[in-house]
Amino acid sequence: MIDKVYVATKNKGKLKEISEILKPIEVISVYEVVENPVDIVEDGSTFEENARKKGEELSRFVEGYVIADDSGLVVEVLNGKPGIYSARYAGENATDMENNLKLLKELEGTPFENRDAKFVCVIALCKDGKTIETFYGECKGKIGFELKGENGFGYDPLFVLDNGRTMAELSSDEKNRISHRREALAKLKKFLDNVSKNN
Ligand SMILES: O=P(O)(O)OP(=O)(O)OP(=O)(O)OC[C@H]1O[C@@H](n2cnc3c(O)ncnc32)[C@H](O)[C@@H]1O
Ligand SMILES: [Mg+2]
Repeated sequence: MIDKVYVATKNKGKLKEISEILKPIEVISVYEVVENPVDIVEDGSTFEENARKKGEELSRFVEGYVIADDSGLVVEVLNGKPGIYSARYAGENATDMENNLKLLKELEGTPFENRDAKFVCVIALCKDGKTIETFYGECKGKIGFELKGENGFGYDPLFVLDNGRTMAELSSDEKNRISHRREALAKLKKFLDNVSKNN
């Protein structure tokens, strides 16, 4: 039975969600246990490449399994933008608020029926500098016209679900039942269960 995994992320929102979803597995950020790991340049051209890169590089610093999450928002009418650039849509070191405002600006004049979007998450499971497997999840919605809700992180206040509520208006339990991250991590859990059974 695998009872502990490290996560290769600096994002506190992700870390919290991953910990909640993977319970009872203990989830520890690599950045909590390694003082100065390498600075990872996310220069891949897909979510998968970037997830692998983060996981592989950081898994050389700890013993055991490391998971990395590369995720983002894909907006149809913007040809998939911000996509892999979601964290830095409004520029290097942009805040969530700056990214949200940039998105609203890019969509100015676009009616609700053309504001289809999805959150995407790719989780890479890595060990000793290598990727063992990757897992995909997505969650569909639309981009609203104003920020609503205080929960979650990133683009959650603009991401409108079928029931009319934004992702940021959901409790963390509710988000963790339907999110892109949940879908990818559910696949990871299944995989880990099988690894345990076969050992
Ligand atoms: O690379 P790490 O250190 O994990 O942290 P990061 O925040 O840079 O993470 P990414 O490179 O994967 O960029 C993901 C961005 O996509 C957005 N995002 C991802 N998941 C989200 C979610 O569940 N809700 C809202 N926005 C999300 C958010 O803006 C993130 O900063
Ligand atoms: Mg990043």
